[in-house]
Amino acid sequence: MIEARGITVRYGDRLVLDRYDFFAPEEGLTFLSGPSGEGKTTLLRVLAGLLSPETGQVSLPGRPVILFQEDRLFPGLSVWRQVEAVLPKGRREEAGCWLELAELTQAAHLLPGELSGGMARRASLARALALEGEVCLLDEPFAGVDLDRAKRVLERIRLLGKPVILTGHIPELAALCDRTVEL
Ligand SMILES: Nc1ncnc2c1ncn2[C@@H]1O[C@H](COP(=O)(O)OP(=O)(O)OP(=O)(O)O)[C@@H](O)[C@H]1O
Repeated sequence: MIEARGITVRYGDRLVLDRYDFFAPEEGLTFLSGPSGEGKTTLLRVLAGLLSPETGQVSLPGRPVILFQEDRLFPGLSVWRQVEAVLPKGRREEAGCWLELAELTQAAHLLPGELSGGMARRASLARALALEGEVCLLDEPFAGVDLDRAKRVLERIRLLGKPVILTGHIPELAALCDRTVEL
């Protein structure tokens, strides 16, 4: 079980999570939805261990990886090298599989400045997945990605067989997930 119990997070005077409980099974796709500013990113950061809550505890079945809401691509590296850079030596060819998953094979040689918003998002996603965490925390993985492509990529992510928690605002993508948690 993926659990966050009694989580309180405050930024200055703004109480974002107030003894909030979150549970998700160790399998499948969990869609975390809710209005903008409700605390989805905050909750993912708490789950990833990047933000210490004022109260509460987190328990995960394994090592998390997080796809940040902003792309954070390495400047000056091609799409291929973005992914290759996070793979262990001797397994660098696997970059091709992650690019294929994200439908970026044709864009492998492009630099960050040459990518559309949706391509940059998918490059960031490919790199995060290549880190092979045991729990995938994906903050708006399909922002700027056309819906048909997003659906195909999401189905491939499902086949990885890992628990995935993703945020977003697109009902058609929520419908493809195993469950939705409304924040
Ligand atoms: N570092 C910060 N300092 C101050 N306030 C913050 C900080 N990070 C987030 N907030 C505030 O906390 C609230 C929740 O933000 P968060 O990014 O978690 O929401 P969200 O649900 O992910 O929103 P969105 O759907 O727009 O990405 C917002 O009101 C935001 O302004």
